[in-house]
Amino acid sequence: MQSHGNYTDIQNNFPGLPPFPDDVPTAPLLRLSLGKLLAGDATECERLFQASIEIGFFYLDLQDSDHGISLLRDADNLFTIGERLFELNLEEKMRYDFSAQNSYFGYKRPGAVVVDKQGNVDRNEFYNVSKDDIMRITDPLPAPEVLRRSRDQQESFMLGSHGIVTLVLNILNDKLNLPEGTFANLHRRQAVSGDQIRFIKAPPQPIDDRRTALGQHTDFGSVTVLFNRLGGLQVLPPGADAEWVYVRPLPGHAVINLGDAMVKFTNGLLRSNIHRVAAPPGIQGDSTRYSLVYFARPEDSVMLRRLEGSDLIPPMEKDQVEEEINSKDWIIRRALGRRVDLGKDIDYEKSAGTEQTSRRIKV
Ligand SMILES: O=C(O)CCC(=O)C(=O)O
Ligand SMILES: [Fe+2]
Repeated sequence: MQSHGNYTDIQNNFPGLPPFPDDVPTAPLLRLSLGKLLAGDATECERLFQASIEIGFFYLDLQDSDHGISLLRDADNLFTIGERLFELNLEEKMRYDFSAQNSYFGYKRPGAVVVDKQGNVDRNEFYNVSKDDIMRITDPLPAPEVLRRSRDQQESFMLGSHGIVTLVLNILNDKLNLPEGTFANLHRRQAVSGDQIRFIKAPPQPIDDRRTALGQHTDFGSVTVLFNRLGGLQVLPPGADAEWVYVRPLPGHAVINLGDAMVKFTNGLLRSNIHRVAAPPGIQGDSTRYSLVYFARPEDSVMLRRLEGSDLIPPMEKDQVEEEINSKDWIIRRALGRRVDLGKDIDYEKSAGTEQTSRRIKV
């Protein structure tokens, strides 16, 4: 099929980047409209709820509201800042690796994380910037000049993203018949949490040795707002014989997905999908992949357990015992448990999240 230059291509590809191929399997994610969700459109809210139960991933069209358009502009700015950030030499970037101090903020070099049980390591670098640092809730961490200079842009992106997160949480809160504000009160913007921006860079891989750049995982927190331009993100649909499929990046859209906390709060009703980043498909594989994420997580002291107050959240099984763990400890265990550079033995399973629930395979 000759599809170059047609209307769909203009809509579906990013100017200046090689197109996403038409011949790879993709996830049929719902495209929701931010404008409709903000207006409280009942059908759109129901679609959000269904997507959160079935897949835990959806596209959010940001082009039909002022909030969305300004977030797209902020994301564009941060893509440029991300490129500048990773141009710094490795020695300088390593000054901002705070993992030895038990912090998941700051820089992670390529190859610092085990991506599978066999001990293969990742092929991307990233930099996590704390929301509390940028919002002046906690003391600033040391940061390179390119980040110190752009705090206002980061703050604007964080405010816009946090607004999306709160909207998603409020819709789910309502659909679950939870007392008003239950989720929002566990994610107050001014409270100390693991909320962060993540800048990511993955260089092109050798053509004869393309591997997973970021290992399979479920996100640790509540709601993730993700901006992709090149393909590579893949999700594993539910079920025993499921196969990995790509998430096609769409201009003007964010990809929204739910994390472990939402699974724990709802005892598995909402889904946190397993995903990973492979080399970008087709001719995109020769380009450097940048991506940008906002992770929202429950406030540090929030216990990750089933919430009371909803008639829709399934009860615990008779002998099911919930682990006592708060949001902060959960994130540290998950974020640092697979680091090869912390001088500790890696127990791959111990730093797992809700992957098993996510598979939806009855044993
Ligand atoms: O870069 C991406 O598309 C996804 C990144 C991701 O899943 C993560 O950082 O948790
Ligand atoms: Fe992720």
